[in-house]
Amino acid sequence: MSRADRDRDDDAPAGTALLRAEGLTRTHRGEGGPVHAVRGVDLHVDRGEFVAVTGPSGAGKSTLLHLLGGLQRPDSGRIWIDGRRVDGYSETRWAVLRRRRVGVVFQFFNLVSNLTVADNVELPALLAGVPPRAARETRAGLLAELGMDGKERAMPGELSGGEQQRVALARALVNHPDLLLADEPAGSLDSRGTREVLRLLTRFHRRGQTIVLVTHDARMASAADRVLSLFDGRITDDAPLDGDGPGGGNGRRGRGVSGVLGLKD
Ligand SMILES: Nc1ncnc2c1ncn2[C@@H]1O[C@H](COP(=O)(O)OP(=O)(O)OP(=O)(O)O)[C@@H](O)[C@H]1O
Repeated sequence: MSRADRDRDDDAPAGTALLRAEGLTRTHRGEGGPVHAVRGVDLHVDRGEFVAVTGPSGAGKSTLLHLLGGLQRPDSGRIWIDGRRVDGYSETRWAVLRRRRVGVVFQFFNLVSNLTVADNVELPALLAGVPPRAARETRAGLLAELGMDGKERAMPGELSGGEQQRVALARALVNHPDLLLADEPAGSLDSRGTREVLRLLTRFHRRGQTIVLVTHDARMASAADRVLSLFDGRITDDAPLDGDGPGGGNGRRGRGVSGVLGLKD
């Protein structure tokens, strides 16, 4: 039996979720003592779904996203991606998974400052063993789509924040990941940059990209199909949206984002 088959046999719950987690906990060792950032979170994200995770500062949103992307380890709990149990993966196996199947974007872009825009985007493809010509073609297509085709030779430091985030998005998508994890991707951008990131996420979602987005921003959350509210490390609400947001949601019946987030219309 191959290693992949063994992983699959590991009592994956029934259902079609692309991402599933059960009983996730994570306690940080803070200077003032332990911080229970994530306390027993269960979640599932179906293939093609766009799920926003929202909640006040310190609720545990980033920690949860880091657990789901293998950037931090849970103290307990289990994670499956496409039916495969991944929470016990080594650093190396998580790195391979992130390169091939799970794209990640952060608030502060994390581009390699001494590589050009083109090289930043191509790098994960080359590391994944994609032939150079195919990597170039995918990079060129993505950057053109993101309105960055004139900037391929630029260095990240020569770009605006919004442009850097578009490059980071292209890098995260270059290997056609099953799942895109985004942690406050517009958190350091102005309102125009925020609208642009939202427009791009919505566009990729409409084409079938599965997305988990951590955001404070009600407008960004309103593009999702479903909003998970996190408070003090626990999910306190899991609400489908009614499709009235700028992204249109998925047309399912549910509350408007204002109701979910407790905002006035
Ligand atoms: N590496 C760490 N060491 C110690 N404590 C941490 C660490 N990372 C996060 N925390 C604490 O864990 C709690 C949850 O943090 P987390 O960043 O996950 O929340 P968040 O909801 O994403 O917050 P924000 O919206 O402000 O980014 C907070 O109390 C935070 O101070």
